[in-house]
Amino acid sequence: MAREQLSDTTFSWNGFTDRPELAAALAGLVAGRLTRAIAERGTGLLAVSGGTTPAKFFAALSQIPIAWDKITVTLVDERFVPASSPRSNAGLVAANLLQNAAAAARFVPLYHEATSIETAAASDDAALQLLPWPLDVVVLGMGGDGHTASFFPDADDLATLLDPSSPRIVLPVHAASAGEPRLTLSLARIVAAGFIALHIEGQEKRSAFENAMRPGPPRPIRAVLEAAPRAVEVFWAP
Ligand SMILES: O=C(O)[C@H](O)[C@@H](O)[C@H](O)[C@H](O)COP(=O)(O)O
Repeated sequence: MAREQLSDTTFSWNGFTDRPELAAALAGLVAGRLTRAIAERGTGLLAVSGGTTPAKFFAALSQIPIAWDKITVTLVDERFVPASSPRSNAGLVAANLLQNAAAAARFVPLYHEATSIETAAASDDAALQLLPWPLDVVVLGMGGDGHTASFFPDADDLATLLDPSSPRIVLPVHAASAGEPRLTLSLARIVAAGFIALHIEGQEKRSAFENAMRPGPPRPIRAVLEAAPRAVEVFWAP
């Protein structure tokens, strides 16, 4: 696939003619990476994003017969809502990814009842220490404002969220544009993944991505690509 460089940020651009083709290709690559992880270390750790983009990819991945009983799935980020909420990323993953063959995977959510998002993030941080880090695969999405994970440009403490040396696993996010308070994996944990995919669809997202890569005010997605020790694989379809 085409490897492109805009400014000092390197990424690999994987363009597809349609969304089902992208879903099948990305699912095959992720399944292959997870299978390799199991062969190398007996387990695999996958973090996925929510939103409206990934459903077809999740459905395709759920049907691939790998050793899902050796895979742990968690979230890149989560809205501070219970799994029963239509806004829940855990609910999206349960309904679309943890089905078929992938139903055998272990799922570790980020949301649980807590008195505050800060308390929830702190207890997540302790609980997720036990996962088999680093991530083998992370699949990111991106908003039209250039946010990824819950690194929103208007987040209260964006510098902390984007700190590549943060010791945190999970951080709380307050951002007016985010809707609810959020829980997000730290940039440090995301960029340590063995395979980093960015899944975007539609011309608007492509333009937003290209604009974010150009010199100018840094957008969160660009901060992630610049912090990544390896080229991020961008998957796009019209
Ligand atoms: O909780 C979330 O919303 C996601 O994790 C977020 O980072 C998402 O990837 C982007 O907002 C794109 O969302 P869409 O796929 O809905 O455009």
